[in-house]
Amino acid sequence: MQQSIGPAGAHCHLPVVSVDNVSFQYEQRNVLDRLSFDILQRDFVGLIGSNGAGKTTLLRMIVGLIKPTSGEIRLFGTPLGQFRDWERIGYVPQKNAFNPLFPATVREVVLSGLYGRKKLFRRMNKDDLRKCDDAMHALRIEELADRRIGRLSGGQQQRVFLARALVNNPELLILDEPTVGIDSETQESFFHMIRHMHQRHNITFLMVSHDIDMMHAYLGYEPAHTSGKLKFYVKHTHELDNCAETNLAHSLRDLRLAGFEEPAAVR
Ligand SMILES: Nc1ncnc2c1ncn2[C@@H]1O[C@H](COP(=O)(O)OP(=O)(O)OP(=O)(O)O)[C@@H](O)[C@H]1O
Repeated sequence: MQQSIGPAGAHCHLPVVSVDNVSFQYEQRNVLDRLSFDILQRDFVGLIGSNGAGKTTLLRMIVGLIKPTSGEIRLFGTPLGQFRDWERIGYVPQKNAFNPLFPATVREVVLSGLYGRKKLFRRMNKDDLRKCDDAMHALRIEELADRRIGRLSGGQQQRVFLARALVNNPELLILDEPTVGIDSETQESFFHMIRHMHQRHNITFLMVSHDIDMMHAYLGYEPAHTSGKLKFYVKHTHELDNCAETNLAHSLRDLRLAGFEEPAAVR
């Protein structure tokens, strides 16, 4: 968030998401009112708020699915209306947004994350298939690759959507209650994995979760920013004077949902 920017880190803590005085109304009813905040590179922003507070609405605006009633959103410094680099962003919507009758296999769903908005009809090449395999490996769903997504359990489906969001190696991951419907053991290894991704893979996160214990454990007890019923908790990966760290270039191949060894330094 903007508060964490400082002269020492200014060169590597550029805004990834800038929300500037944004309001949103459904049928003349205010859902968000003059909201302003920045998410900087390497921030992990956890968004907490009661049911109906506008969390999903905010995420949907940030990924361009709905337009603010007023105000401006910029992604990587570009106004949303002109932003085209959607492969830099992975988005996992709320689970119930998915139609269970969708007749696609797991592999097809993960691969569809590569199409982006600008290359819808591009042919898949070997590199694409390798990226897909890596993402399925990371989420431990390679055995499900040829199964119909509609026939999987809720938790398995959620892993598929995470793999789909990861397949482009995004710089920003936006997750809307990603662990709903996942058993507690998988939840734990999932959080373990995203912490690792935050600390070692240079990924910026914006995550909505009702798992307050997990949010507090990683992001602390004091929100960095509050607006209406929304509370933003923030953790930055490293100290501002330590921007030169280079040990971030793992490939997706190195990730694996459960049982991978996390370096002691980032525990
Ligand atoms: N398509 C819609 N038309 C009209 N009102 C809507 C629509 N979608 C959401 N709302 C309303 O906007 C408000 C914010 O909804 P939103 O889904 O953003 O909340 P949320 O904070 O994500 O809630 P939850 O924690 O329950 O997921 C709610 O009062 C909701 O009823």
